[in-house]
Parts: sequence; C-alpha cells; structure tokens
Amino acid sequence: MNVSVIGSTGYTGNELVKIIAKHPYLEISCLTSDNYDGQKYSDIYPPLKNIVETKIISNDWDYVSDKSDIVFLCLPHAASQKAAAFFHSKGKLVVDLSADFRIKSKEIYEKTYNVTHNYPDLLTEAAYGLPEIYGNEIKQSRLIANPGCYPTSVLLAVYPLVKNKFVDEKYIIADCKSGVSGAGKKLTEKTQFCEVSDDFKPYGIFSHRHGPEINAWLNEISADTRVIFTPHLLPIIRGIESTIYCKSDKNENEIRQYLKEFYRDSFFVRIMEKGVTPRIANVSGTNFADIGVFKEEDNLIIVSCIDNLLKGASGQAVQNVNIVMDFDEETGLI
Ligand SMILES: NC(=O)C1=CN([C@@H]2O[C@H](COP(=O)(O)OP(=O)(O)OC[C@H]3O[C@@H](n4cnc5c(N)ncnc54)[C@H](OP(=O)(O)O)[C@@H]3O)[C@@H](O)[C@H]2O)C=CC1
Ligand SMILES: CC(=O)N[C@@H](CCC(=O)OP(=O)(O)O)C(=O)O
Repeated sequence: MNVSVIGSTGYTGNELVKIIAKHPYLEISCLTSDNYDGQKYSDIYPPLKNIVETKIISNDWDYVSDKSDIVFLCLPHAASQKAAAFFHSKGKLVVDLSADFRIKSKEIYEKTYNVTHNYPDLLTEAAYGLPEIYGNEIKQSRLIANPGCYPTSVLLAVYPLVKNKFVDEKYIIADCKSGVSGAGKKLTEKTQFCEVSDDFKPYGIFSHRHGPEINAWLNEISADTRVIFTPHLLPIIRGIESTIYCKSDKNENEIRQYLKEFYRDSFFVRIMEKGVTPRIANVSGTNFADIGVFKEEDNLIIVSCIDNLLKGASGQAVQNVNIVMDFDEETGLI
C-alpha cells in the first residue's frame, strides 16, 4: 500500500515515517511539509540516512492523492479538517492524528477548540481509533480519528470499569503526566529547555481539551460519568503516566482478572500482576499500554503508562491501519 504522511516533519510524522519504513506491507509515497519542501527527509532526521531518502514535497494534495492509498494527517487541530475531507472524498483511507474528528458532537468540539467544524457529516462517519475498544467500528471505517495521548492512557484504564459498573462513575480522578514531546516540535515559550527542565507542574486545570474527549466517550456508555482530569508536564522527552483514583466495592483481584479478561485478545495492553507498578521506562519506544491495579479499602488506584508518540499517536495510527487492512495488528509495531 502506498502511504503518505502530511505534516511529516513533526514528531508524530517522524515516528510514522520510522514505522512505515520497516512495515512489510506499507511503502512511503509522499512526505509533506511546506517549511522543508525540496529537502531530503534524512537531512531533517539524520538517523534515517540511507533508510528514508525521500524528497519532502509541499502540501499539494492533488498530487499526494494520486500517489496514495493511505494518508496519515499529522497536522495541528483545525488544519486537519479540510485535509481529511479532501482525501476522504478521493476514497483514501485517512487516519487523522489531530483532534478534529475525535468528538462526535459538533457543539462540544467547537466549544472545546474554539473553531468551527465545517464537516459535521464526517464527524458522524469517523471511527474513534482506540482499537482495543472500537475495533469493529475501525474495521469498517475510511476515516479514523486517532485518539489524544492522554485519553488513550485514561480510557484504556477506565472504560472497562465504567462499562461493567466496577467503579463509582461520579468519582474518577485522572492525574496524568506527559513528556514534553506531547506538545509537538514547533517552538513555544512554555516548552523551551529552561522552562521545562528541573520543574514539574500541572497545566490546563479544569480547562484542558482532553477532558471533554475523555468524558464524551465515557458518556456514550454511562451518561453520568465525569472524570476530573489534570495534566502535568514532566521534564522528560516522551511517555505518559496516569494515576487514576476511583471508588470501588470490588476486590483488587476481581478487578485485575476482569481487566485481563477484557483485554485477553489485545496484544498491546498488558495488565500487570499484583504489586507490579507500570513505568514509563517499560513502554517508552513501544506501542504497549501497561496497566496496574491497586486497592485499599474502597480506594482503587489504576496506573496506566504509554509512550505518547506511539500508543498515544503514531503506533496506534498504524495499528488502526493494520486492522482496516486485515494485517496482523502487531505488524510493523514490534
Ligand atoms: N506529539 C504528541 O505526542 C501527539 C500529537 N498528536 C496530534 O498530532 C498532530 C501532530 O502533532 P505533532 O507531530 O506533535 O506536531 P508538530 O508540531 O511536531 O508537527 C506538525 C507538523 O504539521 C505541519 N504543519 C503545522 N501547521 C500546518 C498547517 N497549518 N498546514 C500544513 N502543515 C502544517 C508542520 O510542518 P512544517 O514542517 O512545515 O513546519 C509539521 O510537519 C497534532 O494535531 C497533535 O495534536 C496526537 C497525539 C500525541
Ligand atoms: C505535553 C503536552 O503539551 N501535551 C499535549 C497533548 C498532546 C496530544 O495528544 O494532544 P492532541 O492530539 O489532542 O493535540 C497538550 O497538553 O496539549
């Protein structure tokens, strides 16, 4: 399959290029960027010298469309809407890594992102690309909205427990921490070295755009659920750790066994044995989500770790393509 990456020079684009380069059934076709138009990809990312010598091209979508079966969009939110609609109209399989098609409600999307959604019909058509939960919808879809990185770590941990009423749906607190690559490659003052080194802080308290994404998907199965979500910036490059506090009247073993059963066919979700604490170090550079369960009295703590750029973005995007294309889910990802 011929595959193109729009916004290929950013962090998620680069992870995709690395995965596609070693994927047995995917072939790099076009890599786009307006800023680096005409340069060799390996000049921008020297570790790929002699591996990806493709010349970067500008965002000429007609040209890209002619050369592609599958298009990954690694653009900022709002910029993706039009690109997704264009490639979808040309019959391409589109995986959008931005937030533009993740939330089904036009109103919630517009309120959260403060932009108009110009393609409400596509909002209903898009599948939410969390394969372990929405695999059937993904399989039928030609437009996949890859989830946010924090929502991936929180939903994998909490969705089964809410669905099976194992937790009090009105008391769920997700205390999440992310490496700085979550903010992308573009220069901003708040992600400069001196601003993030030797520091640790919450941000977006009660206002981060991933709160509505997490709650929208949980509300599909339980209308009263409201997760309180607070992200923090970790002074590391990659990885997310989410510590999630819940109330439950089930015992620890029951909860662990239920999660193991729920994820029995999900290669990329690993439920830890009793007493084992997931760590970012164990999932960094992989497409795995590691989930640990801890219980004392009625207090349940779930710890969920992923790599934001892989299971939280590009790894999951390829996992979704593998599902649609009927390749083994792990192809190119281990
Ligand atoms: N980083 C992460 O951990 C995650 C990111 N995401 C989402 O994935 C998407 C990409 O993120 P990421 O790779 O981190 O971002 P980066 O900032 O690292 O890269 C963005 C890319 O998009 C291009 N670009 C920026 N603005 C425009 C525009 N208006 N039109 C066309 N091209 C544009 C840039 O091109 P140029 O080279 O020309 O500057 C660059 O290639 C975002 O929507 C992000 O929210 C999702 C999950 C996790
Ligand atoms: C550390 C950091 O800044 N992380 C980003 C989230 C990255 C991501 O997955 O978000 P989207 O795809 O929804 O943009 C943030 O908090 O905005």
